[in-house]
Formats: sequence, structure tokens, C-alpha cells
Amino acid sequence: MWMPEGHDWIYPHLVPESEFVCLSNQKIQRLMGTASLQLSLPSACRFRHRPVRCADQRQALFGRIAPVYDNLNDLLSLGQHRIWKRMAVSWSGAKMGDCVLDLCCGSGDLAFLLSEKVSSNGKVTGLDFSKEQLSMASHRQNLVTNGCYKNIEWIEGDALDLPFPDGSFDAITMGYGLRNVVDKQRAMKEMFRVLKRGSRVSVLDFNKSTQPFMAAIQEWMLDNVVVPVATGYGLAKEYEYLKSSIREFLTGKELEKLALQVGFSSARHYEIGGGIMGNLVAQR
Ligand SMILES: C[S@@+](CC[C@H](N)C(=O)[O-])C[C@H]1O[C@@H](n2cnc3c(N)ncnc32)[C@H](O)[C@@H]1O
Repeated sequence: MWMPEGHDWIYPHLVPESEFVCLSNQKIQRLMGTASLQLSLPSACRFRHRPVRCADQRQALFGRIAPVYDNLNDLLSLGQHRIWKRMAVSWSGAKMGDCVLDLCCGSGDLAFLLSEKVSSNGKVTGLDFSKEQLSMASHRQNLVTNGCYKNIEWIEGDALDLPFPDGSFDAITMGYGLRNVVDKQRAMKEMFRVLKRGSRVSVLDFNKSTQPFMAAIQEWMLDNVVVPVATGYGLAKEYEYLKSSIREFLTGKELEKLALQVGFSSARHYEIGGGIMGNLVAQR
């Protein structure tokens, strides 16, 4: 598996078991039933709580998958998601000293990459509405003791109602988040609002291909690889949701149109990962 040099800390599953406490969340234990996997969530978590108004069952879903989310990403993409995330961060235009936002940050992959880009004189905010995902992110940050990644703050909040003033950020990233929010237009409007003039948003997600062949390959992989593997982790229903969310997602052209509609001055969608993934880059 491809692993960028010096980034093995990103793999929480390589952390010794003793670093974890057993999960107290009864719901997750019930969900996993007899699955052999030992579920655990980090005990230490540091993030700012903000009331989330638009929560729905998706919030619970992401909480349930949090303990295995990173392992599954590596397994299902054969480590390729790390390359796509690096591309997304690069396209965001984030640079040293910038104040940047990672929306729907989950366990923090993109926020950690942004932290390297903006370096210690910059600031990264990672926002997500799942406490469990933020716990993972905060725990991974705490594992690094050499002073890196201290410029990241985690905020529990809603991407549809961002707790930041207008024009706060030099760049925004969003990895696999837009497809999951209930109101995509509102999420894009919020990104536009909190972004500084001339700055960019970089939105990485599955590509809803308009080419029948590519769409068929994607569907085959979901049916024959992703869902069966997730079923092994006891998360069949959760990953079935992935299929329907891609089906209901916007195509690259529709994403570009949406970005222009909410006010971005330019928008371009790039197909990556052989067309399985896509990245929208829009400039305010
Ligand atoms: C598929 S995960 C992606 C996590 C991470 N960005 C990555 O690329 O690995 C989607 C994340 O979006 C978050 N999310 C979905 N809707 C949200 C909303 N309205 N506000 C904040 N976070 C949201 C979920 O909690 C989840 O952590």
C-alpha cells in the first residue's frame, strides 16, 4: 500500500491497542453484533462544541462508522484516497501562513495535510457534525508529539450553517462531504460566504460519471468490492447508503453550474482516479 514517507501516524489502526479505550457507545456495539473486529474510539478528544441544527440520521451513520472509517478507506481504495486528498489540498491553493477550513473533516485526513501546507504560522479549522469522527481526528492529532499539527482546531458544527463571519478563510477543502449534506446549494453558499475574495474551494468526492461504461465500472466495484467488504465489518447498510448517495449526487457539469449559481466567479470539475473520483475547484 502506498504510504507517504513520514505519514505512518495517519494510520490510526497501526497504533497499539493500549492507546485505545473500549467503546462505550452501546449503539455501535449492538450494531457490530458478532463482528470479530474490536471496535474502539479514542478516549481523549478536544474540540469545540457548537449546536448542530440540521442534524439527521446521516450524523448517526457517520458516528457509527467512525471507528473503522480510516481502515476501510485504505482497504477499499488501496491507499489511493491519500493521493486524491493531496490533490484536493493542492488545488485549494492553501499556502504558508493561510487561515484555512476543512469542511466535513471526519477523522482529519485533509486537515492534517492542510496543516503541513500552511505550516505553524497558519491556522486550520476542521469542522464536522459527528462527535465520534472529531474524537478520532483529535486523537490522531494528539499522537503527534513533535509539535506538528498543533495549528488545527476541531469544531463540532454544521456545514449548512457555518459559525464563521463572512470572508474568514484563504482556502476551503471538503472531502467526501458535499454528497452527504442534505442541502448542497446551501453548503456551497456557506462556503462562498466564508471564503475571502479571490480564494478557492476544493471539493473532492465520488464522480457521478455521465459515461455509461465508467458508471457501470463504479457500480460493479460498489456491488462487488465495497459493500461486501463493508459487510465484513458489519456495516452493510451504511455502505449501501454510499451507492444511493452517488446515484443522487451531481455530475461534474452540474457541480460547476451550482458553484457559478451561488456566486463563484469560476468553477472547474476534474475527473481523477480514472474517473471514479472528481474534484471541483471554484474561485470566489
Ligand atoms: C465520508 S466522510 C469524509 C471525511 C473526511 N473529509 C475524509 O475525506 O476522509 C463525510 C463526513 O461529513 C460529515 N458531515 C456530513 N454532513 C455534514 C454536515 N451537514 N455538517 C458537518 N459535517 C457533515 C460526516 O460527519 C462525515 O464525517
